[in-house]
Amino acid sequence: MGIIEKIKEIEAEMARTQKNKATEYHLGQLKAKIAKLRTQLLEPPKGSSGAGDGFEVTKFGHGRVALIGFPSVGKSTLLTLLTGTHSEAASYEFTTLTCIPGIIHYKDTKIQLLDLPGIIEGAAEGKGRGRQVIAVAKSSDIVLMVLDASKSEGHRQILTRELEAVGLRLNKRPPQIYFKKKKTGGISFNSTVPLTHVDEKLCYQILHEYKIHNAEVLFREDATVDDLIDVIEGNRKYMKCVYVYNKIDVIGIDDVDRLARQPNSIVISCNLKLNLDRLLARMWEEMGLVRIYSKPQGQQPDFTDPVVLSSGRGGCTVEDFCNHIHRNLIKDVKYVLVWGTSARHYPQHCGLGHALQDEDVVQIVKKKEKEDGGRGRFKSHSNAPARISDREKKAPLKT
Ligand SMILES: Nc1nc2c(ncn2[C@@H]2O[C@H](COP(=O)(O)OP(=O)(O)OP(=O)(O)O)[C@@H](O)[C@H]2O)c(=O)[nH]1
Repeated sequence: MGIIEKIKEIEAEMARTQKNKATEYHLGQLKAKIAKLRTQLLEPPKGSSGAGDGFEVTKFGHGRVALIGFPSVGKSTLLTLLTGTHSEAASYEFTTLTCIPGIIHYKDTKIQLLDLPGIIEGAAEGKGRGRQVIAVAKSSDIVLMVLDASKSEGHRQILTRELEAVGLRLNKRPPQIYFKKKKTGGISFNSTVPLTHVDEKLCYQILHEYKIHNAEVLFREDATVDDLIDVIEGNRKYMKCVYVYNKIDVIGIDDVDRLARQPNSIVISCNLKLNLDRLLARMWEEMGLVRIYSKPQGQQPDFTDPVVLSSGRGGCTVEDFCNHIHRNLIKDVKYVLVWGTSARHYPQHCGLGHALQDEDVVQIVKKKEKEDGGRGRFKSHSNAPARISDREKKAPLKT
């Protein structure tokens, strides 16, 4: 029996099983079985080199955005409008056969936009080019799920389900469960909050299903069985997703209003070029990019060429900025001077842990160097003394 048949069989068994206290352990085990089979399904076939034709798209620019959607929702048209790259648009399905990259130039940054082939129901089962589409989507910073505003709302649920089945978690944060496999000692199960979905027995059964007999599990939130499976699998990708409802030119104003009010959603019309600037702004915001302008001592910063960092979950610090310039630079940094919204006063002397914000200006002051002859002068990364002149302090820097 193939993997897909096995999954179908377990799904049928789950559908047959009544959900109550007595069956929850059995259902939990079945969920774990499905998760394991789905992971197997996503592994590339033996002997294949990986992604496949048209999918080995080199990363370029400061971030990557994937366009995902059913065929003929207007992804190619959107890509062409935003990037100027021509991706063949036609009113029949499956025109996009390979992955077509385009570059968006926005706020001094370059963002790679990928038009992925129309994802279809069943992609998670290995149908069509689902596996490749999903691999590229996982390598992106955010997903734009393009939907046809005039079609059924069910499309959004189908796509979300498909993406969940392959380990993509949209607009969710990782479950607050600490999990560590051990060599000995059995299973230690603890929680810092009362649990309503999972108990010790269920946790043991799921771990048993994965043949894990020694581990530490600590629930820091009232998580579900699915969350526990996600943590054990460890290969889930948590991504931001913006739902882009295209073709609002063909629906009524009430529907436009309803769609626009849904969380993480934006309404556009490629034909009328409506709301595309909002879409760009939203995309930028969700990517969490931070532009830092480096300022050589005694000179104005170059406001056309920022260092672009991703703020991610931990924010972006002076240390990240230095590592971006050169991996050995960090050893030589004495302190940095920061102008901008993250600074309390201008300039602020900051250490490596200082969290930078978008459009900050940074000047690196290096430690005393040996060839300095002990004269006590510090060098900035431009090799000039790091003393800040009055002229600089008054310099018209952006705040
Ligand atoms: N009414 C209307 N039609 C649109 C809009 N945007 C795109 N279309 C039409 O929708 C059809 C499909 O557009 P494509 O850009 O090829 O769609 P796609 O999602 O890339 O399709 P695949 O390549 O098959 O995945 C074309 O006929 C477009 O002219 C819009 O804003 N309003």
